[in-house]
Amino acid sequence: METILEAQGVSKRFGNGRGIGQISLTVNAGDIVGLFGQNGAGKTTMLKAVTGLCRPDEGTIRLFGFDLNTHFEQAMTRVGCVIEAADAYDYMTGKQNLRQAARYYPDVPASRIEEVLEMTGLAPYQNERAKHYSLGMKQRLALAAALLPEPRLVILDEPTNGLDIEGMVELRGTIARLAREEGIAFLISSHMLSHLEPIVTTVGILHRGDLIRFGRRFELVPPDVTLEDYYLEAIQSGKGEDVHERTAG
Ligand SMILES: Nc1ncnc2c1ncn2[C@@H]1O[C@H](COP(=O)(O)OP(=O)(O)OP(=O)(O)O)[C@@H](O)[C@H]1O
Repeated sequence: METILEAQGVSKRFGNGRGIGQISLTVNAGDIVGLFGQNGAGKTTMLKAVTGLCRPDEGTIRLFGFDLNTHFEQAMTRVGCVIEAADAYDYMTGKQNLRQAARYYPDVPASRIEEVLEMTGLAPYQNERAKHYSLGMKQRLALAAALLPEPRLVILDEPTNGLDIEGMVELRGTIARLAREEGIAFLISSHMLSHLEPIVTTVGILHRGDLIRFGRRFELVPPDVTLEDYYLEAIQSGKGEDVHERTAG
């Protein structure tokens, strides 16, 4: 299995003492990693660290074997991300938004814009202005933009926020298909377990800045236990020994 992302002992403490501590995790091709935790657990901080949007105080992050700190461009070439806002220019059509987004990358051919519109199911709506898009369509447009550079890893921060049931089901379906058919790895944060439960292959639980559980779902979660019960048990037993066992292993 190709290793795409490796984080080792990543810590970031803000002036107020909050942040994340000693986080280690690995993402392989085709994984759909759900990073779960309550508000303020440190999910966004971790995602920002792995995309270079915030610089950790300690630890190393390798993407495709390249150290993010010393080889940023090589590390990020095959990474697409949507962090904090699924923003679109309202007055532009979906397709125009993607043309605009494509300008941030060195060489995205026009045919790739057509491809990502198809991949995200937006092709029929490509000539409508984004102001007429539902929130679910805007989320898909953001995902489409993240797919432009043909990423092998896509990082999404709370992509299901504000989606209705149909929007969520569609987005999940798109993510699962891209992981299965294209081998794209996904690292996705959510404070709502149920939103991603049907598709995650790997589970990470962040609690007060510590990654208290991380591993392949079928190894961590017994088949008769829901992710929600697993999460609650993990939170109740606190960080305890697991962090040390996991980072040592
Ligand atoms: N720039 C900053 N300065 C100070 N504290 C910060 C900063 N960014 C985040 N924090 C704090 O670090 C902790 C982790 O925040 P983070 O945004 O990573 O959490 P989260 O799990 O993404 O939460 P949410 O689900 O609310 O987005 C929080 O306590 C937050 O208040």
